[in-house]
Amino acid sequence: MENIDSRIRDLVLQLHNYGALKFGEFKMKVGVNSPVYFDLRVMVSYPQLMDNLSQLTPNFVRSKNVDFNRLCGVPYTALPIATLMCVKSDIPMLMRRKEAKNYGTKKMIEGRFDKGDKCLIVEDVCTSGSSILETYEDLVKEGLEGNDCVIVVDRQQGGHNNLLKKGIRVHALTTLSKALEILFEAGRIDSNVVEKVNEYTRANTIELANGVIIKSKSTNQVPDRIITPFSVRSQHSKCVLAGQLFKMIEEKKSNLCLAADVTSSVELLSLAQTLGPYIVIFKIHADIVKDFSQEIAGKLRSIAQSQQFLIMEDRKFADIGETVRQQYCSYSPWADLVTVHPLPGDGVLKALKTAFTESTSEPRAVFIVAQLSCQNNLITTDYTKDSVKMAESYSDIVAGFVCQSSDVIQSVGQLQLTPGVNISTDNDSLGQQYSSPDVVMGQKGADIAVVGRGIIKAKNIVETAKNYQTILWEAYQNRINHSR
Ligand SMILES: O=c1ccn([C@@H]2O[C@H](COP(=O)(O)O)[C@@H](O)[C@H]2O)c(=O)[nH]1
Repeated sequence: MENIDSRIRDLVLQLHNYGALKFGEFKMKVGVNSPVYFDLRVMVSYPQLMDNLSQLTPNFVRSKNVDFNRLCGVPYTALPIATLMCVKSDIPMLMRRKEAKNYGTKKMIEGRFDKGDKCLIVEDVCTSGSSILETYEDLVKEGLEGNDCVIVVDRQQGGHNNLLKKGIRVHALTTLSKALEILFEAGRIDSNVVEKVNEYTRANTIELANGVIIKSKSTNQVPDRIITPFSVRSQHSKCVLAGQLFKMIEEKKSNLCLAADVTSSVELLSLAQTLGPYIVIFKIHADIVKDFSQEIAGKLRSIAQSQQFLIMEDRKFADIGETVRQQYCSYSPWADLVTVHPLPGDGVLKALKTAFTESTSEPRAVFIVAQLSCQNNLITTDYTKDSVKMAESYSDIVAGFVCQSSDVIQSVGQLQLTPGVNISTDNDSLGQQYSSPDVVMGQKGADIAVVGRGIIKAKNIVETAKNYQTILWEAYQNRINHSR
């Protein structure tokens, strides 16, 4: 897969080199002016590119375990791609006519096939999915199955969902957001272009109803944060530690925060040492560790440094400013991150900002508890909204929010930390409510998921932590690629 990934990366760079993928202001058939334009028709003039594509595509489709014995390109741009795939991979091709002949067989699908043959549809760019759907319908009329299609670029404007509703699985070599990420990392485009394109696709999602194009309104509500890659988001962080966290998540491919809720320092240090490679935040409640001391905090910091994670003291400060300032300075200065309830008002943020400067020269930050995961908690929608508003003047120390839904945080530069995560979604007997990693990353919009007992009570904590890391990362990747 790594080889396929790096070949897809090369393909995106080639498409950009040859002007098949352009950024600027373009008049579109559907929707308003677009800041991005795909013209994959130019590919036919670049033999090397065609050669790459026709080798890469069958390998990519095989890696997705797609079962097919015929190929059919959507006319016209995908025809030469399908033709080369047919020759290179020795899979028979079929040809779909744009209009039926008014003499002879009147067939829409040319070539040899039997009823029930499985035909892979090949397309260059998918926007609404309507051309793929037309091809699918013609294949089905002839008794073929056409439930899989491979596309070079998914513009993520609703085509994927429109096709899925008709039972067609879409396998995209790259999505627009993945292409943006590759080009951004290669220094070809800047973060403004990434944001402009994301904004455009978000606002111009297309829904098909009985083959007719209608605009979707609901997708306008998806915040930018949800679909913007971490590499771009880190550039928008006003808080140093938030920026570091974004980079760490990408480097470690981990969205996992371990809630190390144990009662002895031996267990605490052992968890940090053993699970350090799979996490980005090690979250503790120092007050439940019976023998916790500043010396243990020092040991924890050196493990954190060598294993590259941040330490969070989940203290949930909630007093008047002066008390919080003293609490932090005398007990928590070793923690990179602390949690705070916004209940006392902005004095608590002012106090922590002062305490950070008084106690250390290293970067420190807070996560504000804007929502809770437990049943019957008293937090209201207005409380959550007001917490976010209150934090605006403290964006240099607010790394993000502890919350449960994707609409709380608007700023791309801040992170959503979501607790209440467990593969087994049975709630505990004291009010904790769990959701699965997929739901937390996909629907709830978490950037980092907090897992405690799901890991620390497992028989094999290393395998379990690795498993959570993989599932969360995949769910995050899916969100980035398909949430529009
Ligand atoms: O709303 C909240 C805020 C914080 N937490 C903390 O997260 C962990 C969850 O542990 P599990 O064992 O995975 O239930 C724990 O430290 C809580 O204090 C939360 O659960 N909900």
